Amino acid sequence: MGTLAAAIPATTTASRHAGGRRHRRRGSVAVRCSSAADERQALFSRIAPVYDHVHDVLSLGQHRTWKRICVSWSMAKRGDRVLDLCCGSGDLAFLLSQKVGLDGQQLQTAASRQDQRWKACYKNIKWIEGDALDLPFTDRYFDAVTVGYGLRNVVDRPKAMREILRVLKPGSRASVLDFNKSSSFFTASLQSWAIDNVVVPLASSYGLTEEYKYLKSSISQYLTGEELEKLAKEAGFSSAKHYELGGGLMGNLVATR
Ligand SMILES: C/C(=C\Cc1cc(O)c2ccccc2c1O)CCC[C@H](C)CCC[C@H](C)CCCC(C)C
Ligand SMILES: C[S@@+](CC[C@H](N)C(=O)[O-])C[C@H]1O[C@@H](n2cnc3c(N)ncnc32)[C@H](O)[C@@H]1O
Repeated sequence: MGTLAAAIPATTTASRHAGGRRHRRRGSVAVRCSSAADERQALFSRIAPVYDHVHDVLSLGQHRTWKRICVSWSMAKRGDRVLDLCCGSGDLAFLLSQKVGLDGQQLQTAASRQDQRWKACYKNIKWIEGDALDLPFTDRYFDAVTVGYGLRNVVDRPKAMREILRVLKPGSRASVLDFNKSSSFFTASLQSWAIDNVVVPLASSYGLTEEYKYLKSSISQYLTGEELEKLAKEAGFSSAKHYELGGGLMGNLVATR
């Protein structure tokens, strides 16, 4: 089990409040997880309190750019029904929420809050407990799905891709952002050096040495861009293309059903 968030241009009717990270409001359903990947979930729970801050420092804020690109390439648009899989603290879910927006006059309210962290459109987010390997949604339900740094962390990637395909409407896109397992010796060496000499030492100052050492091993066990394209096609997507970001340190797969 883990973190899902669906942004649907309708008021949230969530049934259970466990509180999203930044918007603890009545009606937002949080997320709890208990599953075969409990240890991995526990790892992310330990990181959660410093997650956004560590990323801003380590990536010099670039992770926000990469996430905006991921959401943009999902082609989510106003009025769509979209899903952010493995949503964690909800960075991509909030971006998607702004893309799909609210109907009519509410839009003005959202616009007037443009400079505030909270936006009226966030009312369209449903925070859902769920498993990316067994999504609680009917077939052909979403106009777009994003996955930010999640596919690498699920225990069955082919099954996750098949589930994403199942819940997508025909012609719609999945946009999957993650670290890039580069085929370039130089890029792979730079990424490995940065993790060993920047990421892990800084994470250690937060008591997260082992958690961020897992990060390095998870990247080494991840798929290259070409393998991700193959994974998507084998799952049934009609097309799939992987694009490198951040000088090849990150990558984004765009797959169309
Ligand atoms: C948002 C990012 C990573 C999320 C993340 C994903 C995981 O699977 C983890 C697993 C275990 C522990 C932690 C994570 C985790 O944090 C990407 C941005 C944050 C990165 C940690 C920063 C990486 C920095 C680059 C290697 C170098 C950037 C150079 C330049 C400033 C762009
Ligand atoms: C590195 S975090 C990414 C969070 C967020 N998407 C982001 O871009 O920052 C990975 C997230 O995947 C979630 N996760 C891992 N396996 C999952 C699964 N099988 N189902 C749902 N969520 C899962 C974890 O709980 C964690 O919140």
